[in-house]
Amino acid sequence: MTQLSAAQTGAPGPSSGGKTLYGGKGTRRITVRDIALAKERGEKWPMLTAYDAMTASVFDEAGIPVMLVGDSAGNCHLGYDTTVPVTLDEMTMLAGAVVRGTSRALIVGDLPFGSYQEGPVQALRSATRLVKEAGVGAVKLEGGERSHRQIELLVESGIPVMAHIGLTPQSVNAMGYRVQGRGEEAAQQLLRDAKAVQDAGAFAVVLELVPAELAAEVTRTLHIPTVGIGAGPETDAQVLVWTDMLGLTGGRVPKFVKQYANLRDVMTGAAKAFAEDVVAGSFPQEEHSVH
Ligand SMILES: Nc1nc(=O)c2c([nH]1)NC[C@@H]1CN(c3ccc(C(=O)N[C@@H](CCC(=O)O)C(=O)O)cc3)CN21
Ligand SMILES: CC(C)C(=O)C(=O)O
Ligand SMILES: [Mg+2]
Repeated sequence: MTQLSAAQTGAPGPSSGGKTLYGGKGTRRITVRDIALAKERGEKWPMLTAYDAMTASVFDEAGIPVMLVGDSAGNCHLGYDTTVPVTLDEMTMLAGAVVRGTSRALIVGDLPFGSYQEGPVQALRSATRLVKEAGVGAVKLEGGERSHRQIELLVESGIPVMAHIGLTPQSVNAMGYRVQGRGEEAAQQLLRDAKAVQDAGAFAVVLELVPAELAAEVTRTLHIPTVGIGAGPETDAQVLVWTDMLGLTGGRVPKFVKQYANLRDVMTGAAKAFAEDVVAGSFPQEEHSVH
């Protein structure tokens, strides 16, 4: 028999000592402190989005240490065109499902558009709902310098915050979906945004659609981990939208996506096979019947 790799057996890798975020043997839920220690060790880690309990339980069993209940649920789960229409009620319901479907991953809940832009007090009220009603371990919000006061109050209040700079999709109507940080001035702004969220107390920061060299510089400069999406190979962590990564998203996916499966083809084939069996009268068979 061929040797199973550590990833296949679920055993920790040789250098993990049971302490690494991915492949560690811990059974308790991962905390933001574990995330900070991973940066000290120079360890890279994966993050995936999740919007429902069953999918989240699969990723939890696969050892994904951090899951984001992203407002990408807007286009990937709820049928909107963008993340802009997503409400805090919707995010609270989806985040609760993901928390209930998992036992080990740190669950981060996205604050949707309009739930924190009014100011720090609104941000605290919204984040408190995600923590109390859904049970998330941390929240994420978009914006660097412009959101630093929100981040400060949440952190002061005991809610860990993941920041999100570069392309911030909730501002699609103002900025479009374009690469951010190109050119000297934009690069300096991105560095200022990164430092602002670190100084405000964020435990990690998402860098979305920024040049790889700039993301590498931010990663070297900050003491908190960077989580890249379309930000090159040098960030401390990588995040992808799960429906993109598994080939379920219909239509065009962003250039930074790697598809590790084609669930759309698998599901289409299965749905057609079921339909053909029913039409032909070959399902159900005796073994599927009760008497
Ligand atoms: N399915 C899905 N995947 C995501 O990664 C994602 C969402 N939805 N929704 C929320 C945001 C929006 N994101 C997006 C949306 C579009 C592009 C896009 O069109 N990118 C172009 C490059 C644009 C340029 O070069 O300036 C691309 O071809 O990748 C990128 C990220 C990332 N997030
Ligand atoms: C793409 C990630 C970072 C996100 O914010 C989301 O999924 O909503
Ligand atoms: Mg988001």
